[in-house]
Amino acid sequence: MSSMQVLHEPYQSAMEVFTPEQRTKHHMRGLLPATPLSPEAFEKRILADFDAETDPLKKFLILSDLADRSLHLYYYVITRNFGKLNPFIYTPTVGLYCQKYHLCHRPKRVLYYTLRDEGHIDEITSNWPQKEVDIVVMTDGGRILGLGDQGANGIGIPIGKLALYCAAAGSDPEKVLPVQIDVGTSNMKLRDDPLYLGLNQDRLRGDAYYAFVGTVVESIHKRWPKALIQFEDFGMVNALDLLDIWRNKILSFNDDIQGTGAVTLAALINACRARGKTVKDLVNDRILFAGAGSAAVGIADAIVAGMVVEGVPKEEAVKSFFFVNTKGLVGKGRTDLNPSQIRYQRQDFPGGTDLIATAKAIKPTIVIGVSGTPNQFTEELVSIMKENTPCPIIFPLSNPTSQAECTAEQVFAWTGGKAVFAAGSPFAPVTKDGVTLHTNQCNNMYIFPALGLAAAKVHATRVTDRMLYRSAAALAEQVSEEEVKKGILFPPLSQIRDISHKIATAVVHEAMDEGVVPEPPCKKEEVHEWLRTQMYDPAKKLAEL
Ligand SMILES: O=C([O-])CC(=O)C(=O)O
Ligand SMILES: [Mg+2]
Repeated sequence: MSSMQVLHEPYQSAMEVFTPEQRTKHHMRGLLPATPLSPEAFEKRILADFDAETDPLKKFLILSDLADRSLHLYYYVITRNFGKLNPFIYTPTVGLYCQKYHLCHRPKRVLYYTLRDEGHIDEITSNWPQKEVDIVVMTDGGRILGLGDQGANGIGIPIGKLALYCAAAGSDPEKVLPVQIDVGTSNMKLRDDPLYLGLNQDRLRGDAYYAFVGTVVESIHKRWPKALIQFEDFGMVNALDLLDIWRNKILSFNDDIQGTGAVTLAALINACRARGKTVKDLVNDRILFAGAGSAAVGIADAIVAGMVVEGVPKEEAVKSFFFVNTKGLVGKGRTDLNPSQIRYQRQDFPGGTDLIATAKAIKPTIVIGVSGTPNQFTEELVSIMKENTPCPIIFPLSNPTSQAECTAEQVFAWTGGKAVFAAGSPFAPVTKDGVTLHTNQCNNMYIFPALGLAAAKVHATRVTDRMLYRSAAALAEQVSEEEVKKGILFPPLSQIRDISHKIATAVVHEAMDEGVVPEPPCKKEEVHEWLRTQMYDPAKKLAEL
């Protein structure tokens, strides 16, 4: 590679941060101004640009343009400022980015497999320049956050998720692959836009859809048999079906079902601790879901698994759950349900009642929003909850912030500050009568980067239910007794690297115990230290360029 190519290659370039020695090594005399910047000085400059901008999408683009110029400087800045920058590489801003992706498109390091490429799938796979791939995040754009079908614009999500893999857990950015499967879109606003860049046709469905996705998955698996595939933001039925098809064939998981399930279980483990109870006591709760899609099923499955581990019989555990979707309560007489929803269908309540009527009938103590519908959690709903519990647990989990079922301000106003609150996107803490009330971000970013890193690094053959359960438990136990009493459910994002490291260790231990690691890289007691040696460190990498 010529010196000019090194300077312009995002994997190789440290731009003005190249030291005099690196400039000599890469024959760069004359290609850069005289004075090198330290990484810290560069970081200050970027943050000043970032702070001066008020438009969130432009803030997002300042960071993403940096990633396109120098990946290691990008991760240097992101890892050192994770709490502050995370909302601008991920939810909520990544939602805006997806909606506008076609209007601010720059060529990215991503792969698009489109229906037009049938017969050329392996060729596309072989076009990826990197020899090794550890992690693939794949979407078909069918259900992007709570924003519905975003077609080919959905690629913003795999890009954002993989940025978190590298920043939050230390996956190697040279070994991650974002994939968009473009099978058309039912989003007419995009299709009517002459600047839309994806396939302008209706979304493919049915057997042909599964066959096409299958060809892509197999092609990727053939080239990188040890890579982990994370399915992300597929429509509900496709997500559930694809998970069923692939989870026992290749190393894969669905983040919206299993990642969201695990992180919400962690939140509930700690909400139970705050009450002086454990997850098995959830048999005495009524957990009402707004939404009955893949996230609802995934969360309920994860909580049931957690209760079963603690000795609650499964038939008892499922009785705590109630799902309401656009057609009302998933109850007796509903004939429009898929097999996953049928597992939670109530035979003791008539199907079809709306959220409020259901709440009046069942007296919920916990509500979880996964409907993508803002304002669904109302004061009326919360006042019904207050009749049944002194401290309602209220989790509006839909993303981005604009789709959350209610806000933190509302919850604390309606409950006089007596609620445990967690949302999928970040909410600022609320101050009431001089007391700071904690808002928690219950987002799968606490789980998937560590889970995926762990599974991929030890070449696990599967992501098992117990690995998911351990990831939730390992996350929950990183919050102290005093913190949970204050309504804090998660450790601070500023410590995400350490948090992920501990979760990854627990996941590897579990995977080794379950025998899904054919060739363990070290002894069990050495896993934590071994993982440290495997985690990408941007400062170290910059020095080595
Ligand atoms: O991306 C996020 O913030 C969480 C998530 O998976 C989703 O909402 O689909
Ligand atoms: Mg998702």
